[in-house]
Amino acid sequence: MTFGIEIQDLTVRYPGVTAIDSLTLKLEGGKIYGLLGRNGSGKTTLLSLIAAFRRVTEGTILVDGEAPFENERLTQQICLIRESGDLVVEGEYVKGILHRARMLRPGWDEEFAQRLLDLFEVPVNRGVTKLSRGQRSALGITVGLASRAPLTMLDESYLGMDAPSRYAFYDVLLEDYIAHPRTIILSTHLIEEVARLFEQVVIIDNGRLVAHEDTESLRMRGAAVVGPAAAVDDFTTGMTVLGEQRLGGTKSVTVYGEIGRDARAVAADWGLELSPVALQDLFVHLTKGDRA
Ligand SMILES: Nc1ncnc2c1ncn2[C@@H]1O[C@H](COP(=O)(O)OP(=O)(O)OP(=O)(O)O)[C@@H](O)[C@H]1O
Repeated sequence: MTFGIEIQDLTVRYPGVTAIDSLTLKLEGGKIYGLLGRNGSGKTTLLSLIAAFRRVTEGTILVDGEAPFENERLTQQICLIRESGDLVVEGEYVKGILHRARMLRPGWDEEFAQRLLDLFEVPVNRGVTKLSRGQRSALGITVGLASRAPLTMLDESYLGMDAPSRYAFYDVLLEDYIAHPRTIILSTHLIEEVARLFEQVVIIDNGRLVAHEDTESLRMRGAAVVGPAAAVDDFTTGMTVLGEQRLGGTKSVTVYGEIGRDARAVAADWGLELSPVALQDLFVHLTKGDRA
């Protein structure tokens, strides 16, 4: 079971700031989405509304065709894990958190949960406030994945984990998603690390939608041009340059803008290599706005 999401003209205002600004977005079910945005761009606000942590006041959100707020069917089936550690309750033990998840989540897989706790070495008999930051993140990930919710959202929830644990998490997420397809939204600042998981990318900035595209087509919005320095310079003259690196006589220049067929033929002629742009470079370019 997978849930799609339809968002229409969604606006969220806090005193002095519009966190979400007339956002319209349709996400099909059964894909892994990357939700990218700079600090304060509205990611957590958006995910909290989709997860029915807050009521929508302007615009609409439909998950699997229904509004999620105070909708029991949906709240059991939508799982949002936030980095802020919603699971960390004074006096609560890891075992207690797992028990609650087991009761609440219709799709809970106990064996899988135990496998994840072992993998990430989470001590189950410890109070949650005594866990290290990485262990708390791992507990969040365990609850997020083992719930097998048709809509699973992880909001920076793996940020506290060290690199080997994060990579183990990416592998296990992909493996479990293939075995149990569902809609997964990952919000992250570790863009390059997670990019290979994303089927589609949603970029928001100042609460507005900047891009929603297949990851590959987004990466084709520009190119990394590599080859002899002089030829690379000639080829990229007049293009929007996102960054460059030089190593001896070889240069790599990342440009924004589609490279047409004729230009590609010229590049091949000049011995230049073209490859898609790193998602992070595009993200920086698309969100730099007035703040740069
Ligand atoms: N409870 C609140 N009261 C007032 N303003 C808020 C509240 N929550 C969020 N904001 C503001 O709304 C905007 C969006 O915040 P949000 O937490 O959704 O961004 P984010 O993209 O998740 O940021 P980050 O990447 O830093 O976690 C920010 O300007 C933030 O200061």
